Amino acid sequence: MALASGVRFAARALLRPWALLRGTTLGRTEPAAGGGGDGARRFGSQRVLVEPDAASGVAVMKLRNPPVNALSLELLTELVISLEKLENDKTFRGVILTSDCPRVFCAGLDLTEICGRNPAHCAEYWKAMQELWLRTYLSSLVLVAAINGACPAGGCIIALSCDCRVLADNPKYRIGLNETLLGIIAPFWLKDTYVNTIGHRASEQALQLGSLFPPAEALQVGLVDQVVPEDQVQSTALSEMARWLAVPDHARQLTKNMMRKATADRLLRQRDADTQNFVSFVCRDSIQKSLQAYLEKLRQRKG
Ligand SMILES: CC/C=C\C/C=C\CCCC/C=C/C(=O)SCCNC(=O)CCNC(=O)[C@H](O)C(C)(C)COP(=O)(O)OP(=O)(O)OC[C@H]1O[C@@H](n2cnc3c(N)ncnc32)[C@H](O)[C@@H]1OP(=O)(O)O
Repeated sequence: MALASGVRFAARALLRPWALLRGTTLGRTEPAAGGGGDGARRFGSQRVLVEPDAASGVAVMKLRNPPVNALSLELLTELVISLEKLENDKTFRGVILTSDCPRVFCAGLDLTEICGRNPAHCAEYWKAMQELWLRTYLSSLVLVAAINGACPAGGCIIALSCDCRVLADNPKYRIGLNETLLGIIAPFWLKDTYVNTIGHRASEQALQLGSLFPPAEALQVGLVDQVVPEDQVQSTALSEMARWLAVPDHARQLTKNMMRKATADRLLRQRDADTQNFVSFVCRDSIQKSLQAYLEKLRQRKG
């Protein structure tokens, strides 16, 4: 009951983002720990913590949906709203995206959103996923992913839609698109993003095998731009950000758009068909069974 009303609330907010601003902490600012002036005030929502630094024009956005930052409908909605809020505030030129959950950047799709759910819910969920990708992939802001944990599937989608990726050097923090191992298929726009990042042959191999790359291999294949000791992820992300912000915004933004628009337009042209494909695919009995089995395996793995 509570979950259903939460979902309805999030869905309403996706259509009318400002609806979420009422009655939640989103849009409310509070002093950051140890902070004083305006530049050190933070805002956010239940699942996304934003630490803005007005002086540098950079905000740190932390995913906070424990235990593993699975992309629930609520998290997707709150991410879109937080990003939109920063984009509309001309003070900000860059965002560092990171995790507030230990050892996991983002576990990808929240499988409970597509297991045992009706087609209408799966459609609503998938539209929210498309929206987040479109928003991040085409964002006018510089987005740097500070990947401080495991980054499979949907987590990798978020990282790939950023302009630059810094990964913590921990063999447990693997990154990649492992969909095939769950018996599901990456949609074409995700495949395109992979190809745009690591090239056709490497994508062909990695997608079919469902490869999750440990840091050194992720660096070698070009999936991430830097691998650094865990305690240097944040500072390296800030240095990367400075490098990107040294370029005049208009020139960088137009160039980004030139590089990415065709890929995004492909989804924009067939958004409804992509949603229908997704729904009819995940609602098949056989796919539901394999997703259930995968979730069960994850649950049993514990302890
Ligand atoms: C025609 C084609 C049309 C359409 C195509 C169809 C589909 C499109 C696919 C779209 C692309 C995206 C796909 C995805 O993102 S699928 C999700 C893939 N994710 C994973 O495989 C990651 C699974 N999780 C893990 O490997 C580990 O949890 C992780 C992240 C390494 C962390 O490990 P650890 O810290 O040890 O934590 P636990 O494993 O113990 O997990 C804690 C707790 O969280 C639950 N959980 C984990 N991941 C998910 C998840 N993705 N969704 C929901 N729940 C998750 C886990 O079960 C535990 O729960 P518990 O109740 O036991 O506490």
